[in-house]
Amino acid sequence: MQVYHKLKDFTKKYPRMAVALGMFDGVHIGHQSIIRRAVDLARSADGTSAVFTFSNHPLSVLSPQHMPLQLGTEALKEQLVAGLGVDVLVSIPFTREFAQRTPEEFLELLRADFAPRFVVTGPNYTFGQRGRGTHRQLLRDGPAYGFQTEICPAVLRGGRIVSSTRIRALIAEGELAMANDFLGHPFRLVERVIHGDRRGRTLGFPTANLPILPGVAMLPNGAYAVRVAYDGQWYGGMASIGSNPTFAGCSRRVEVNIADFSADIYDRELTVDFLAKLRDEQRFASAEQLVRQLTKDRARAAAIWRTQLPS
Ligand SMILES: Cc1cc2nc3c(=O)[nH]c(=O)nc-3n(C[C@H](O)[C@H](O)[C@H](O)COP(=O)(O)O)c2cc1C
Ligand SMILES: Nc1ncnc2c1ncn2[C@@H]1O[C@H](COP(=O)(O)OP(=O)(O)O)[C@@H](O)[C@H]1O
Repeated sequence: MQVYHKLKDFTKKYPRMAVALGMFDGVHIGHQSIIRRAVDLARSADGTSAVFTFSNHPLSVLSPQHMPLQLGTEALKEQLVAGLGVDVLVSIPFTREFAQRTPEEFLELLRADFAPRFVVTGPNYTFGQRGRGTHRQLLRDGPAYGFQTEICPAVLRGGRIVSSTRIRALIAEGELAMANDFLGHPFRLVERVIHGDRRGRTLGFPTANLPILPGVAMLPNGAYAVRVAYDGQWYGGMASIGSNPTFAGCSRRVEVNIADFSADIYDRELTVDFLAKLRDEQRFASAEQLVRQLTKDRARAAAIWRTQLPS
C-alpha cells in the first residue's frame, strides 16, 4: 500500500479510483465494510482502491474540548487499512483552512486529485464547511463530478449500531469482548518500547514498557492476555495496564511480558492485541506475592493466546 500525507494529482498514476471516505477511527467492522466495498469496486473496474482520511480528528481543530479519545494512532490505522487490501492511503492533516471549503469545493478537489469512478462511505459521513455536505449530496451530485456513490448501511451487532463512539465507551468500561466483536479484531496498541525501572528482569518477568499517549483510548487498569507482534513475528504474552502500585508507582503505562522471548527491544515498535482480561490491578504486600500471582497469570494467559496466534 502506498501512503501519502499530502494531496496531489493522483489521477495519472492511479486510474479508475474507488475512494472510501471517512475518519475510520479504530477501523471497526462498519468501516471495514466500506473499505472492502471500495476494494471490490476497484478490482471489478481494474482500477485503484483508495482511502482518503485525515490524520487528526476534525474536532481537534474545530472544537478541541469535544475531542474524543482515539481508538488508535495513525500507525494503527495504516496497519489495519493495509490489511484490507487497499492500494493507496491518503491521510492528510485536517486544518482550519481545509475546513473552510464548501461541499462543492470539496467535491471539486476530489475530482481534481482523485477523479474517482466510485465513492464509498457510510450514512453518517459529512463533508465541507460545517459538515454541510451529506451522503444525499454525494448520491445526487456525484455523476456531475464523474463518480457513482455507494452508501454502505450501518453495521449492527446484537441490534446495536457499531460506531467508534460506542467502542470508545466499551473500552473505557473494560468491556473488551464486546469491543473486540465490534472492532472485528482485538483492541490494539502500536507503540515503541520505552525504559522502565529495570525491575521486571529481577522478578523473572521482564516487561517491555509502552507509553499511553494523551488522547488515545485505553482499557482500565489490570492484567490482560495478549498477543504481540514484533519484527513480523507473533508471540503470546501477558500485559499489565497500570502504575505498579506494589512499588513506588510510576506513570500509567502498558507493560508486556512476551512468552518464550528474549531480546533487547528498547525503542522498537510492538503491536499488542488485547485478547481477554485476567484480573484487576492489585497492590501486593511484597514482590514475592506479585511474582506468585504473575506465575498464575502466565498460565491463564497462555490458555487464551495459544488458540489465537496468527500463523
Ligand atoms: C501480567 C502483569 C500483571 C501485573 N500486575 C500488577 C499488579 O497487579 N500490581 C502491581 O503493582 N504490578 C503489576 N505488574 C507490574 C509489575 O509491577 C512490573 O512489571 C514490575 O514492577 C517491573 O517494572 P519495570 O518494567 O518498570 O521494571 C504486572 C505485570 C504484568 C506483566
Ligand atoms: N520476554 C521478554 N518480554 C519483554 N521484554 C523482554 C523480554 N526479554 C527481554 N526483554 C527486554 O527487557 C526489557 C524489559 O526488562 P525490564 O527489567 O522490565 O526493564 P524495564 O523496566 O526497562 O522495562 C524489555 O524492554 C526488552 O528490551
